Amino acid sequence: MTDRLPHEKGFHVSWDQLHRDARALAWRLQGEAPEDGWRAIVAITRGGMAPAMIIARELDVRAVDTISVKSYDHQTQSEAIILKSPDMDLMGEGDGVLIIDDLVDTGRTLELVRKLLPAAHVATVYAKPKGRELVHTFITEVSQDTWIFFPWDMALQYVEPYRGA
Ligand SMILES: O=P(O)(O)OC[C@H]1O[C@H](OP(=O)(O)OP(=O)(O)O)[C@H](O)[C@@H]1O
Ligand code: HPA
Ligand SMILES: [Mg+2]
Repeated sequence: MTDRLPHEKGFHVSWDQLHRDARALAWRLQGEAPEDGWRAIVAITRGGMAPAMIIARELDVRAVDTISVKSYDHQTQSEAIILKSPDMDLMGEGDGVLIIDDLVDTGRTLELVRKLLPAAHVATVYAKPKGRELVHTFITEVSQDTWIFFPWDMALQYVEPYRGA
């Protein structure tokens, strides 16, 4: 987390907005698909699963697998490790495979995933400048000092009125 702070701004994404943005990403990915279409999707858990489901539906991809990556911070050094790999017999080097995540921030997660599937096409819904180069296709860029709040991390709450509380 250390290199992810501080965040001066917040970008709040509702379920509606996430659905719209993931569909916009699917539309773009359809235009970039190989002749026979994308043959499989690998969602990066957990945040990649919601957009991956929406994209799989739009592009009619039935082979959907997951990769689980955990990041560790040891003082200034940090490393990411793969906790669970996709079916590598099916994925091969990643030709015709889409890797989907909700966002790229520092790029640490995608660096590792791209090593495993070097020929895959990488797509995220949101991107920050540090990690943008690791993504082939994304929809919305936010600044590095913005924290993106996803709908699965939020709940509706009562707020006091401005006057008369
Ligand atoms: O570009 P990076 O700096 O690596 O950060 C981006 C990753 O961080 C978040 O996942 P997180 O590891 O917090 O796990 P989660 O998806 O299970 O919430 C996000 O969903 C991306 O996968
Ligand atoms: O901006 C973010 N929002 C939610 N999760 C994240 N993981 C890395 N960066 C972010
Ligand atoms: Mg994630």
